[in-house]
Amino acid sequence: MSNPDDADLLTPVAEERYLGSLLFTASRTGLRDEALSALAPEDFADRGIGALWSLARQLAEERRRISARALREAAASNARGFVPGVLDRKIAQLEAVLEAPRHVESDVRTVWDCARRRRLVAVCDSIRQRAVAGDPGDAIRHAYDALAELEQGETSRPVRFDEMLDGLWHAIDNPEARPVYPTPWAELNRKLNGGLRGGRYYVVGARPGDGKSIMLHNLAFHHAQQGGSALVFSAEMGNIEVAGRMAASGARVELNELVTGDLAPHSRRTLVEWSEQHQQIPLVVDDRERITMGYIRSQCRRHKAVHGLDLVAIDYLQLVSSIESRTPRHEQVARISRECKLLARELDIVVVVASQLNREVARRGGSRPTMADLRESGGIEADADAVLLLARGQVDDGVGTTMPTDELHVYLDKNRQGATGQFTLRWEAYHGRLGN
Ligand SMILES: Nc1ncnc2c1ncn2[C@@H]1O[C@H](COP(=O)(O)OP(=O)(O)OP(=O)(O)O)[C@@H](O)[C@H]1O
Repeated sequence: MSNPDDADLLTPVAEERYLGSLLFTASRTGLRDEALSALAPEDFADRGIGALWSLARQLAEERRRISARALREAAASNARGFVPGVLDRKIAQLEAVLEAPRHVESDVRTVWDCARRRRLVAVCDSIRQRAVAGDPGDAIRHAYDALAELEQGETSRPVRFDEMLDGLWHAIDNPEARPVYPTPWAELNRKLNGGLRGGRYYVVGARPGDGKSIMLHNLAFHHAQQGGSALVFSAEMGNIEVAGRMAASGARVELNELVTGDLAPHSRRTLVEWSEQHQQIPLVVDDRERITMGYIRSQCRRHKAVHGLDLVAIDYLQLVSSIESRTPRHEQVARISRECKLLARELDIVVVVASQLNREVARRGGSRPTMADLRESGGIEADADAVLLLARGQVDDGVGTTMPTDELHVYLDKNRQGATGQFTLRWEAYHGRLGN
C-alpha cells in the first residue's frame, strides 16, 4: 500500500463521509441496516473506522440507537478495548465530514469497490512474491487458488426468496442450461433422474476389489465418449493401466490379453480400429501418486479454464494426502471429503470419488456394506449428494464357503435428489467393465 499509485484505494474521505452520514444522520433505519450488512469491518482501509463499524453493527444487533455517545459506551465495555482519546478523535473526525444520507448508497459502492481492489492488489502482490522467489509451479497453483477464492467471495452472497424463485423458474424453463450426464447404466440413470449433474458430489464405496475403479473408469470414459470433458485422478493405478482397462472395456478385448501383451490377431485388429476412433476423446488421466486437494483443485481449475471440464473422478479418497499431518486421520478425511463437495459446487462440475470401506465390513462376512462402513469418516456420508455401495454377488459353493457370481449389487443408499434403491449390474471385470 506504500506505492503512490495505490493512494486511490485508501479512500478515507468516502469512508469517513459514509460512516458519519450513516451513523449520525441516517433517519431511515432500513437503509442503515442494509448498509451495515453489506459491508464488513475489514472493507474499510482505515482500521479505526473499521473498528467503529463493528461497534455500530453490535449496537444495531442489540436494537440500540446508534449515536456518538452509544458508540463511546459500547467501546468502553468492549473486551478488545479502544483507547478513549483515539476514539473520541475518530468520532469527532466523522462528525466534521457529516453529509446528507442521500450519499449513502453511492458511498457504500465506493467503499466496497475499493475494498475489492485492495483485496485484488494483495493477491497480486502475493502471486508476484511467489513468482519471484518460489517454485514456479507452486506459484502458478497459488495464483489459481488465490484468484478463485477471491472470485468466490465476489459471487457468493445471500439470495432473497424472490431471486431464488426467479432462478427456479429459469431452471425449469431452460433445462438445457443444467445438463444431465447419463451414466452407462440405465437403472442408475433412472434413479438419478437422468444421470449425473454438475455441482454434485458422488461417492462410490466398496470393499477392495469390488469394482470401484472399474465403475469410475467406465463413468469417465462414457462421459468423454459422449463429448464431455473428463479428468481422472488415479493415485492407485498408472495411466497405461487405466488406458488398458478403458480400451478392454470399449473394444471388448480381454483385459488379460492387454496385460500380457499376448494379443490374438483378431483382438489386435479390433484394438487398432478402436484406438483410431477414440484417440481424440476429451479425457485426461493424472496418475500422480501423491496428491492433495490443493493439487486436485488447481489442476481442475486450470483444466476447466483451458479445455473445459464437467466431470472429475478421484480414485480414491483415502489416497489423497492431507497437509495437516497432525490432525487425526478421520478429521483429515472429513476435510478432504468436504473439499470434494466444494470443488463440485465451485466449478459446477460432477465430482465422483471412490472410497474404501472399514475392515468391519469384511468381518461381517456376506452382509452388504452400508454407509456406516465408509472408511475413516462419517463426513463422507454427510457431504455426498449420492452414495453408491457396491458388493459382488455371492453363492454358497456347497462346502461351507462362498463363490462370487457374475453379478454386482449396487445400493444407492443416499440420493439427495431422488429415491434410494438397489439394482444389479453384470460383473465383466475381464473386460474392465460393468454391464447393464
Ligand atoms: N484381467 C482380469 N480378469 C478378470 N478380472 C479381473 C482382471 N483384472 C482385474 N480383475 C478383477 O477386477 C477387480 C478389481 O476391480 P477394481 O480395481 O475396480 O476394484 P477396486 O474396488 O477399485 O479395488 P481397490 O479397492 O483394491 O482399489 C478385482 O476383483 C479383480 O479380480
